[in-house]
Amino acid sequence: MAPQQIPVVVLAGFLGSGKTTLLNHLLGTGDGTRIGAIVNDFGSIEIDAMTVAGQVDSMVSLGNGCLCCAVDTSELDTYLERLSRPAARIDVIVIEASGLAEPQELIRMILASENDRIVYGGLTEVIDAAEFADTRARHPELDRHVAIADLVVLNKADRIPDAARQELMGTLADLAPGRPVLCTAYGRIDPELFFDRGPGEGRDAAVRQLSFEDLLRETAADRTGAPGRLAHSTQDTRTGNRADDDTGDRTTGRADDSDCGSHDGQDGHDGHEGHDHGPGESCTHLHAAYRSVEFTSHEPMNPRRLMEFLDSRPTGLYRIKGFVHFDVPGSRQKFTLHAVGDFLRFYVSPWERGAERLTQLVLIGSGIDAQALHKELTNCRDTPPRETSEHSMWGVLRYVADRTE
Ligand SMILES: Nc1nc2c(ncn2[C@@H]2O[C@H](COP(=O)(O)OP(=O)(O)OP(=O)(O)O)[C@@H](O)[C@H]2O)c(=O)[nH]1
Repeated sequence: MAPQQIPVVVLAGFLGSGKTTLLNHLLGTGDGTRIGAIVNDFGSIEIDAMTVAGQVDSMVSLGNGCLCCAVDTSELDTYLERLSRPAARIDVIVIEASGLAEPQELIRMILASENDRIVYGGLTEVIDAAEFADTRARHPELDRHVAIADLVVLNKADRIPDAARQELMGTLADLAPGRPVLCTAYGRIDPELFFDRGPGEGRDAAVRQLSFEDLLRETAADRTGAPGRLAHSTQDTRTGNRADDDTGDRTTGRADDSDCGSHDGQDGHDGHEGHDHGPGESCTHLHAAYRSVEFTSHEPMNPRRLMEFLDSRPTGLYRIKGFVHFDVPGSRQKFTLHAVGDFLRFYVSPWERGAERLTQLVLIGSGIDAQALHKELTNCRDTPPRETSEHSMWGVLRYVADRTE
């Protein structure tokens, strides 16, 4: 009997629509299904990968730029190969696309894979109920993404009134005729809709606990011959600085200037495979107009200054995500920050044991002045003499999510 093929499901959706939230929900409720995840962050600081890493059976991370524009598709194949090894006993592989990826390119890459242990398992498109109308007006191509989806998830239903929800369900049903459209909050869909449950019971517990670190080590060793970080090490084409060489106690940043991910020819590659534009032609991908700014600070952030920055962020700055470190009594926990359009939240949790307390943020937007944003964030550091008053946190605490979120 031929071995069962492992479905590879693509999880797509615009910036901040709730893909990582949905993936974490699946990971938490998969009930014995062993999930392998491939997470593709747009920025070189891999916030999504870090958010998922603690929960997943097996994960690989493809940072910095959209996978849909990968120059070398064999890289995806390498990861699919790794996750589909019989020894890994993965039941389903989920690829979380970056919020600016072109899903049809990912589907094409999966279908083109020569790995006969995997099979394309469908596209799930996540929609941000609160932002869809505006986003669609700016990016009509989103209609195309919905049209090719096998499952449409209308997420953040809690953020809009019933009537608007009904209207949106109708719009989505028109865009994806005959395809299921699910309305949900916080990605809480039934995992059965996403994949068949794995055998679960009777599994060797040791096998189920294949750790993220094991995979990281193994893959990094494959690449470099030495243990290390799995994620792409990226070159800033303007400065020649490596994006992952931030070892000192300083603030670093990187503004991705390329108009179309990493395939603009500056990195030594001539265009890329299988795209709808050749070298020299303009990129029609969703992310063509977007830039990302990465900010890391080993010094704590000043809460008042950071809130001033966040409250006056430019409209083109659509997405901010990452972790913030404040050195203020009572607020020394990890503050996970999410901004999506006008929405802004901090989620407070303890730092992982042994984790360095630092601030790492990725900012994504169109028409933004990356260098100016980076400079403004640099000015938000709490440089000595530090402001240690608890009152300084009031502005931040207004945006702390309650426990139900
Ligand atoms: N109110 C509300 N917030 C949600 C819901 N789902 C996700 N969020 C919040 O939306 C923000 C973005 O969620 P993510 O899951 O990180 O979104 P994403 O699609 O992975 O984001 P990118 O990878 O940057 O494109 C976070 O603050 C989530 O907590 C929901 O159903 N309702």
